[in-house]
Amino acid sequence: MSSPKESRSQASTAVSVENTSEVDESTKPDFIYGGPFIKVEKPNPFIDTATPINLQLQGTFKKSFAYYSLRERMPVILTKVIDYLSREGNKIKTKHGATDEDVRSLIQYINKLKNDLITNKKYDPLTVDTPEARNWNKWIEETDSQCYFLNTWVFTECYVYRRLREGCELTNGLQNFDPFDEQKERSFQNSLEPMCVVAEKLTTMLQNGDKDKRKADFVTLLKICLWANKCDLSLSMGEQVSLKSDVLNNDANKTTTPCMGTIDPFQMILDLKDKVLVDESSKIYDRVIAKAEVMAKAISAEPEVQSVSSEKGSPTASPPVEEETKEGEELPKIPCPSKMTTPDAVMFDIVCDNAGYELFSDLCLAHFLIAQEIVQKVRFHVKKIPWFVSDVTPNDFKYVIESCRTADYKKEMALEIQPEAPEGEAPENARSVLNADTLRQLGEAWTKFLEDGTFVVMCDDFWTSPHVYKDMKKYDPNLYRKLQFAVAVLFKGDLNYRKLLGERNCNPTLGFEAALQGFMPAPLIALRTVKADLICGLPKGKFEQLNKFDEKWMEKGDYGVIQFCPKSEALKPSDRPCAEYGAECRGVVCAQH
Ligand SMILES: O=P(O)(O)OC[C@@]1(O)O[C@H](CO)[C@@H](O)[C@@H]1O
Repeated sequence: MSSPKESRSQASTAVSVENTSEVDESTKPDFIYGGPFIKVEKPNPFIDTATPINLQLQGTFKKSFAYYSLRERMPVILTKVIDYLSREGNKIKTKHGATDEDVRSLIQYINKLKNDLITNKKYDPLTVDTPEARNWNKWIEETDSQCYFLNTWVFTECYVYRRLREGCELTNGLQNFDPFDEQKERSFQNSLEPMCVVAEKLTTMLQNGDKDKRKADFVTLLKICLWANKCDLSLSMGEQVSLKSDVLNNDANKTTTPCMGTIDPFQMILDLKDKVLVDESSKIYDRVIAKAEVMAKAISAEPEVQSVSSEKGSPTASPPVEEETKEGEELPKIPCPSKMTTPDAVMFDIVCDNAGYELFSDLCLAHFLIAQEIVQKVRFHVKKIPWFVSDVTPNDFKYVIESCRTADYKKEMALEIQPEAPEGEAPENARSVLNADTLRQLGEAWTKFLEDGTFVVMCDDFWTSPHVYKDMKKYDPNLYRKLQFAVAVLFKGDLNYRKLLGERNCNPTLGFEAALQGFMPAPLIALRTVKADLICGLPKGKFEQLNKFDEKWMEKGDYGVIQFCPKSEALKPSDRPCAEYGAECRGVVCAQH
């Protein structure tokens, strides 16, 4: 991962916003009146501070990561897409059946987008005509500030990725083009080694063991998932991120390491122990187990209803039987999702972040929860469109599982000889081979889980909207309700964390529950390596201490948090029409039809 300092020098393409908006826009004459220019003094919107406490992150605060990101990082990300289109134009055209004109017009579109961003223009409305795009235009209209640097950082970033998508949508041949596919695939291939290491250990965790081991394994997997969040191509502006950290394999006190010279995510957990600033993993395990048991009991106490699958992502949802009912004939007993208060399965939800190694780690945790019979189903929430460079899309999901299923990797490793071992006496297995056999088996198992509905992939539009999570109920009450059926919802990564906290720079000691501002569809878990300048739940004094040590500590992903809010809103029958079937819903549980 490139450090912000390095990144700053890489960002040669970024034009200074100060040269454009800050100086020109705020001081240039607005109109000519009777001959000479009349200088209109506008207040300069830019302030030379970090984000003040309790305000939302935005590009107006010149000492904030938001300002730096919009000014330096985002233009580089867009430039790299243009480079990709220019460099691999022929390959891309062949893959998508696109024309030269498609590629040319997309490049032109991205160039304008980049230019508008760095000159702090007003957002253009989307021009594609879909309900989702119309919603975006409404949200743009409703925002207080419609300029790139003057709105919240999260709104502008989401808007840029949505516009990038529109650039593709407006072409004939590049509608399914993912500007980041190459980077994501390379990142997966570069992570085969740690995946093989984790795969081998995971198989030992899937077997039945005693309760303490099960808890320890759960906690370990949470931490594997946490540090996997370092592998984010947005922060690194598309540069490949290595899991190898300086602390790895450098410890003089170590005796035998199982994978010397290998990237070992389990060793990484030990090495980075002190970098986990809040660790509620033990509490998370206890509450997840307790809640899952209560839920399983409630499900088995429910009267038998016609079993339906959950294709559409609602708790039991599948379309009602479409047969004509003759007069007097009893309607089929199909539960109406809007009236149900118990799901048909004990479910755990993961709101995914990055593809590649991070998604692999999420799949490992999910597999563990299933194999240990803690839950019966895991729902993965992914992004419908390419997002923040490396976020998981449905295609990435398939790619990762298929690539695990067919992975090919082999590495011979020498085990380190313990210093205290008598000379010449190497341990028996001084060499061992790491290969992808177990990884392939996992890929097979996950393919089956997808086929039989144990794993469900969902991609609601809300995840690619600019809204923060306290507003989910208002903008997408159906998604909110779907989440309410989960035993717990795990939010991965930094962007999710920002949205959980409402993109607000709250006091770092504010508790996680208060920071959520009422967003409590289910017990919530946040796993995040710190890559943006906001945080909550820190012990008193810790924030100041870390700042003294390194004032850029929040921008590098070197620290992590594992936070938990056990509280959740009780699930009541909805007073809205059935979201899944509307007027078609004829289930006996549904009071409306
Ligand atoms: O969500 P992720 O992948 O953990 O991180 C996303 C991220 O890289 O992108 C944003 C900047 O674009 C930052 O908030 C954050 O650092």
